[in-house]
Parts: sequence; structure tokens; C-alpha cells
Amino acid sequence: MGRYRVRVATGSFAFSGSTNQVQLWLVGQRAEAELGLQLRPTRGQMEDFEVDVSEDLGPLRFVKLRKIHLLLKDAWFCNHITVWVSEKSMEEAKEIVFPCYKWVQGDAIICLPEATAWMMGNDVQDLFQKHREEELEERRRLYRWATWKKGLPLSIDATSEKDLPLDVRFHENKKSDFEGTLIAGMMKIILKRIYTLLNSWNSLEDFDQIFWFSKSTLAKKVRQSWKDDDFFGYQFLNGVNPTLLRRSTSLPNRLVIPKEAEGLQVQLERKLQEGCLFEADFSLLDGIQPNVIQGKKQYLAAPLVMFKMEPDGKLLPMVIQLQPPCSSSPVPPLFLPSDPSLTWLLAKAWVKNSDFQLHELQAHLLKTHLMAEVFAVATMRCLSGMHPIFKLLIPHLRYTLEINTRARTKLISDGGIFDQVVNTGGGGHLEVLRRATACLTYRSLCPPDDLADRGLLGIPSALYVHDALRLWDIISRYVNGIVHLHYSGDKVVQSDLELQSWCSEITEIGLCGAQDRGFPVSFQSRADLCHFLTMCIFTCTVQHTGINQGQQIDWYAWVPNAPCTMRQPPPTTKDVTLEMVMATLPNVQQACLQMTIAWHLGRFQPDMVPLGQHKEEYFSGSGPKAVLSHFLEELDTLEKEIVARNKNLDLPYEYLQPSRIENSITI
Ligand SMILES: CCCCC/C=C\C/C=C\C/C=C\C/C=C\C/C=C\CCC(=O)O
Ligand SMILES: [Fe+2]
Repeated sequence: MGRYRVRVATGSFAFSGSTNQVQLWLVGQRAEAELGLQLRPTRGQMEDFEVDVSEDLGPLRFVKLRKIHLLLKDAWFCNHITVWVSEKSMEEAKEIVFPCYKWVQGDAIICLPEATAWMMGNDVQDLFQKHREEELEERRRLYRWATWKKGLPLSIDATSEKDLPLDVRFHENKKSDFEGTLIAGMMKIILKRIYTLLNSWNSLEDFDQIFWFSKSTLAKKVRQSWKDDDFFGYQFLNGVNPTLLRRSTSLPNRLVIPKEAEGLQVQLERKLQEGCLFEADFSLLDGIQPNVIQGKKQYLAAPLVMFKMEPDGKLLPMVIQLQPPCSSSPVPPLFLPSDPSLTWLLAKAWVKNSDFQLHELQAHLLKTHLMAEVFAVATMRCLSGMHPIFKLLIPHLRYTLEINTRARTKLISDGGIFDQVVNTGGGGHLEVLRRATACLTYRSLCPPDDLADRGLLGIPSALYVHDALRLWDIISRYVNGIVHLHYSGDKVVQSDLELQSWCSEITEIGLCGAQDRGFPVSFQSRADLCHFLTMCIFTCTVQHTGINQGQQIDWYAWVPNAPCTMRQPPPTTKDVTLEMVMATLPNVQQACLQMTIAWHLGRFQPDMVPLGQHKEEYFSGSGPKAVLSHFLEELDTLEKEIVARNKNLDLPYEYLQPSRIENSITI
């Protein structure tokens, strides 16, 4: 009994509307009513209409909808349905929202529950129980785990992006941009190849011949300063891979210092005692089988670099050892800043090649992309759309399953980009991923723990550290706000079966039993839950942006600064010539492909959603809205602080400016 105003909101991206008709029902606690209308949803529109219902439906719980087609099946992207109900006037009507944000395909009836977040168990009237059971059964059928390669986290069961459920596919504009820019990139490679065929390729300056498209200001600075020691050191703090550096607590065992280099030993020990000795150790690469590209063997090293931090915050390399000692070979030489300039430059280039591998495979692919995929699959399988944690996380999982599926078919696949131009390709890259998975800890994904473990707290020149910690705290307050609205105490957490199964599915199934590396199999308290959720959102947003977006364009465009492969063995003496350097660094074709892919993956995404600024409203009521708006205010304050700080820096650190942080892993 009453008059209802109904609003149907359709997505605004290409093909969201439908030529099919949509039929609606209102489902209340006491009865349901079929609305005698059939509408054709239009892209980007809100379509409103009013209806009188003669029965007493009771409080509204669901909207049901069905898309009817005659000949052509035309999927429809429904954002949400909103209903205002009043027995008197529409001005006083109460608004009830039914979020959808899904594709409506086929002609099955779809049930949208109203937006109030419910956990299993506190839904006392069992009203939604059947709905959530059916929903999860269907999702478990659609989102299945698969082992892509043994020893890696599990992934979504899809051999290509075409196998993925439509709801997690790229929207049309993202797809055409992704595929279009690849084609544009490949055209530019052809042009560069033609241009370089006419010229020589035997000096470092010859890399300029291909350094002419999509150069950022920082990429130009890299080209200018890449040989400088302080610039080399800077990159371990604030460059493309700030995840490896650690403060030394002793001299590394692998660093065998010959008697005649006693001075070096003294210097290292002094710096150690002063607390300003740092190291970057690439031992994970030791023994990895190098690639063979077009019949030519490539080479790999597993370096160690020792740094000192100067009082002005500059990090300067003191010594580089390219390979760990091994009983069957002579003691590996130590390369020093005092060596002939080309020798020292080549040693640094080797370090940057090793850093390329650990950056892309361990820090980027494994610790952001593949982790986010585990969160995404577990979320789809374990948490109903009505669950508050589903509502909290889902905006941070957009597009991740598709970009990862594309990575498995084009980037790290047999014959993919790694096989074509990277010296770990051809299987070594998978072994690096396996080794990195075997030592992946929960602490290493949580900056307050990770940065403390690495001794990087309280360093004014460590800008990534500063910004990452600020963002962790802001995300943590956001998560706390949402969790405390829905969980009145630890007992509610403990008794939330969907949530507990989500947790164990991540640790025991997705991560193949990672409890011995600190990952939880259950949540005992709200604090446990908040910490884990903060890690999830931080990983999918801040951490991915910090090591992906923009940076690849900046740091990987000038290829000698981060060579994707090395074509000659690491030097074993200090006699290094320019010919040796050029024969070692990537050839023209490899360098061109590196630039193109780095640009493709690092460029600003046209449909980018900044952190917290998703338009989807999964929650209802003023509580979650207030928490989200406080989150956005805190991000805005940080944005202003970072902008002000950067004005006084020669090299601004902009990657973790909140407006640049993407809300999920989409590239
Ligand atoms: C030679 C430079 C490689 C740099 C990139 C290396 C690792 C990036 C890690 C994660 C990226 C994740 C997903 C990328 C997805 C798709 C693959 C990119 C290009 C595909 C080319 C194609 O489609 O043909
Ligand atoms: Fe990425």
C-alpha cells in the first residue's frame, strides 16, 4: 500500500545501456509486487517513474529485475536502483538504495538486496540468508582457483581474459586504450628500428637515437644524471624499487674483502658503527638460469651493494660485488668508486639490471599484482555482496583479474615479453617468482613492520618511507572507521563465518599455506582484522602505485639506467672498454621493446580512479559516508603537504601524492 518512486541508474561507459526491456519487482518483508512497466535502460541515464502498489509490502528488502530480449541479447550495466516510499507525499519519502554495479546478462531474475551491510549471523530474521547462500554458490562456480605454475600464489581459473566473468573484465574504453596504445607503441618501435639501421650503435650516446618518445621530465633528468653515484643511491630510497635497501646490522657474510683492501674494511666498519651503512643484496638471483634470446645466451648476476649515508641524506655506493663467492671460482672482485669510470659504470649497470628483475618480479608482480589477485578471488568466493568487508574492498579490486590474466598470457608466458627481452626470461623469471613466494612474509607487506625491519625509519631523505607510512596510517583510520561501524566487538569478528572463511581461503588456499610466514588463518579481534584489511588496501593502491605508475616511464625509459637484459658475462677484472659495455647492454631491438612496454605500463591511465574516489556507493547510511569523507579529507591534507614539500626539492617525489594513487591495480 503506497506510492513508490523508482529510479534506475545505468552505467555511463560505452555499451552500458541496453535495447532489451527490463522488468522490475519490489520485494518487501510481507509481500512482493511486480511493477507494471518495462523500460529500456539508457547509457548514463537515471530513469525515474512512480507506481502505486495496492498490497502492504512491509519494509523493502530486495528489488528483483529481469532483462527480456526478443532476438538480440544486449547486456546492461546497472549501477543501482533507488526507491522512495511514502504513504503521504514524495517529499517526505524515505530513500532505499539497492546497489548493483554489475552487468545484467541473459534473462534470469536478479535479486538486489538493499544496501545495509549485514554479516551472516546478525541477520536475525534470516531474511537474506538464502540470498547470500545462492549468491556465494554462484560466485564459487564463476570464480575458481587455479594453479598457473607450482610454487606461485594461486590465480583465477582463466586461460585468457575472454574466460573471465564479464563483471571483472575491462570496460570498453579501458580495453581499447590498452590495446590501442600497444599498437601505437609497436609502430614507434618499427620507426625507431628503421632510424637506427641508418646509424651506428657503439656509444652510450647512441641510446639517444631511441630516446625520443614520451620522455617525462624525470626521464630526461635520468638521462643526464644516471652516471652519478648520488643519483644511483637515490634510486634505492626513492626510485622505482624502494623495497630492497636495508640498514646493515653487520657486514654481510658474502662480502669477502681481500687483505689488500683493508682500508675498505675499516671504512665499512666505521660506517656500520655510526649506523649509516646500508646494503642492497640481490642474492635471490644467485644460480638463476639466464635466458637465451634468438639463439644468444644472456647473463645474470646476483650483486651486493654497500652504501653509506652522508649527513645531507645522500646515499652513496661504497663497493659492489657482482657475484657471491663460490667454492669453485676465484674470490669475486670488488668494484669501487675509485675504479676506472667505465668499470664502475658497468658494475652499477649490472646492479640496475638485477634491480630490474627484483623490482618487476618480486616487488611489482608478486607483492602487488598476484597478492591482489588472491584477495580478489577470495573476496568473490567468500564474501556476499551484502557483507561490509565486500563493500569496503570491492572498489580496490577493479580490473586486477584481467590485467593479471593478460600478464600471464603476454608478459611472463612462454614466448612473452620476458622471454623476448629479459635476461631472467625463458623460465628463470618463474624461478625468481617461486623463490620470492617462498620467502614472502606478512610483515613485509605492512610498511610499519617492513620499514622497521629494514632499519629505514627516521631518515629525512627517504621520501617513499615517509609518504608510505603516512598513507598506511590514513588507510588504517579509514578501515578502523568502517570496521567499528559494523563490528561491535571482537566476538562479532570471531563469529563472522564468511569473514573467517575469507581469511583462511587467502592464507591456506590462495597463498598455499602461508601461515608459517605470518599470514593469519583466522581473525581473533577487530585489531587483527583492521591490520589485515589495511594491508590489503595499501597493497592494491599505494604500494602498487609506488612501484608502478609513472616510475617505469621515468626510470626505465633511459635504458642504460635499468637494462632489461645483459648480453655478456659480468666483468671479472677492472679492464672494461666501451665496446664491452655496449656489447653487454641491451641491443637496439631489446631497448626499444623495454621503452615501449615501460611506457605502456607506466603511463597515466585515462580512466584512472584516485584513491578513495570511486563513484560506486555500496554502503548506505550516514556512518560509512562520514568515514569515507574523513578519509578523503585526510588524503587531501597529505596531498597539500607533499606538494609543499616537493616545492623545496631538486627531485620532487610525487608518486605517492594521493591524487596520483590509483584505487586498484589496473595496469
Ligand atoms: C621489458 C619491460 C618489461 C617491464 C614490465 C615487467 C613486469 C611488469 C609486471 C607486472 C605488469 C602486469 C601486467 C602487465 C599486463 C600485460 C602485459 C603487457 C604487455 C603485453 C604486450 C601484449 O599485449 O602484446
Ligand atoms: Fe602494475
